[in-house]
Amino acid sequence: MNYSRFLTAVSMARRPSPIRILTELQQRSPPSLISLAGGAPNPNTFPFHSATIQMKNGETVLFDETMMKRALQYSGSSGIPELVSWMKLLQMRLHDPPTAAYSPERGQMELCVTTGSQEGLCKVFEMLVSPGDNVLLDAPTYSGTLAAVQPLGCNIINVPSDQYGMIPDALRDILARWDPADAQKPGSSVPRVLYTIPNGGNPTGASMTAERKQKVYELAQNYDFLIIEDDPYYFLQFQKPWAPTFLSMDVDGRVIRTDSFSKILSSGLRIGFVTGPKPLVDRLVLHIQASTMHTSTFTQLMVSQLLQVWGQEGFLKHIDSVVEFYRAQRDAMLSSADKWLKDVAEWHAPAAGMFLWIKLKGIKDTQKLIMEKALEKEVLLVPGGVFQIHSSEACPYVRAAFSLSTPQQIDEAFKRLSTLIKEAL
Ligand SMILES: Cc1ncc(COP(=O)(O)O)c(CNc2cc3ccccc3n(O)c2=O)c1O
Repeated sequence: MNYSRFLTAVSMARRPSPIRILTELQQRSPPSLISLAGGAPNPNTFPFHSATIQMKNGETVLFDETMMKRALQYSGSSGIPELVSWMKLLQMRLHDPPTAAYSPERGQMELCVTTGSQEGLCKVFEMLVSPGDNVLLDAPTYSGTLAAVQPLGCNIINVPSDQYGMIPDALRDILARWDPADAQKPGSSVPRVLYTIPNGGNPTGASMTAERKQKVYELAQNYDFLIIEDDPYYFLQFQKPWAPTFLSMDVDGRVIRTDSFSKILSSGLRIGFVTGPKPLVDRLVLHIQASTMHTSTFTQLMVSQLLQVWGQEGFLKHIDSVVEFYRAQRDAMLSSADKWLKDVAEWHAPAAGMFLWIKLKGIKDTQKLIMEKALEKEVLLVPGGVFQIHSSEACPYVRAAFSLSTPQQIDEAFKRLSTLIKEAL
C-alpha cells in the first residue's frame, strides 16, 4: 500500500517531537542512565502517595508509592507498553489480523492508546481528510463522527444502509461514477476513505453481516480506499460467535479500527485504541505528541493492572456479564415498544449496542416533537435529525438508549411517548 497518498498535508508535515523521543529513550534505558534531559517534574513534589482501587469482585488494584510516582508522571505517546502489548495480544486473539505478520512498510498491525475512541476518530479523520475530499459513510451515523468530519470541509457521500448495515450494491453504484484506474492518480477525486460502525450502530442499532463486510472490502481493494471501522459496540454483540471484523479480513493493510473501553470498563476513564497499519498509526502518534502528549498514565495503569490480573479469559468473562445486562435492557425496551408503540411506530430489534432506532408513523420530523412536546411530557429521546449529514432535513426517527434507565422507567417513558405521538397525529 502507498500510504502517503492518503495523508493530508498537515499530517505529512508532522515530525517526531525531540522531547518525546528523549522521554521514550530514557524509559527504554537502564536505571544506571543519568538523564538531565527531560523537563519532567519531580514526582517527589506530588501530593499523592498511594491508592487502592476496590474492585466489585473483591480484588484490588494497588498503587503503591513507586507505582503512584509512575502513574503521576508523563509516559509514552503511543500508550504505556504493558497496555499496548496486552491489547495487541487481544486483537490477535479476536481478529487474527493478516497484517500482524507483515513488515512495517507493508502495513504491519500497530496499535496506540487514545483518550477514548473519540480522540482516535478525530485524529484519524484529521490525518486522512482534506477539504474537498469525497468521504464515504452510511448515515444516519454517530453525531460525534459528524462533528469530527464536517469541519474538515470534505464532501460526505451518504451510502444507503438498512438494519444489516451498509448496502454493498448501493456502494458499488456510487463508486461506478469513477474509474478505479484513476484512484492513484494525483488529484484524483476517487474517495480514499470509508467510515462505518459495523456493530450495534449508533443510532440505528444496525450490525453488518460478514458477507456485506467482505463485499465492501472487495470494493475498497478495487478503488483503493481505506476503511475506518469504528467499533465501540463490538463487545456488546448479543449473539456469538461475534461477527468477523474488517480487521480480520484486512489482507492489504487498509483497515483502521477504533476500539473503546467506554461501554465495557468505564466511559469516564477515556481509554480507546486505534489499530491499523504501522505507517498510519505512527503518524497518529505524532499528532498525539503535539496535542495531548499521551492518555492519562494513571488511568492507563489502573486499567492495565486490572487486565493483568484478569487476563484475556477474565476480561471476556466480564464482557459476558455486560452483554447479559444489555440484552435484558434491550428485551425490556422491545417489550415496552410492543406494548405502547406498535400502532404508532416501527423498529428493528438490535443485535448489538445500546440503541433502538424508532420510526414514528405519520410524523414527518421529530425535532419539534422531541425538543418541545416530549419535555412537557417529561420524556427525552434524541431526534433523528442530529445523526444526519444535513441535520436540518426532516427525519421521522428518534433514538432511544436502553443503557441507563430501568425497565420500569423505559416502560413509563414509552407510555408517555405513545401519548405524545397520538396527540401529535
Ligand atoms: C459510534 C461511536 N464511536 C465513538 C464513540 C466515542 O466513544 P469513546 O470511546 O467513549 O470516546 C461513540 C460514543 N457515543 C456516545 C457518547 C456519548 C457521551 C456522552 C453523552 C452521550 C453520548 N452518546 O449519546 C453517544 O452516542 C460512538 O457511539
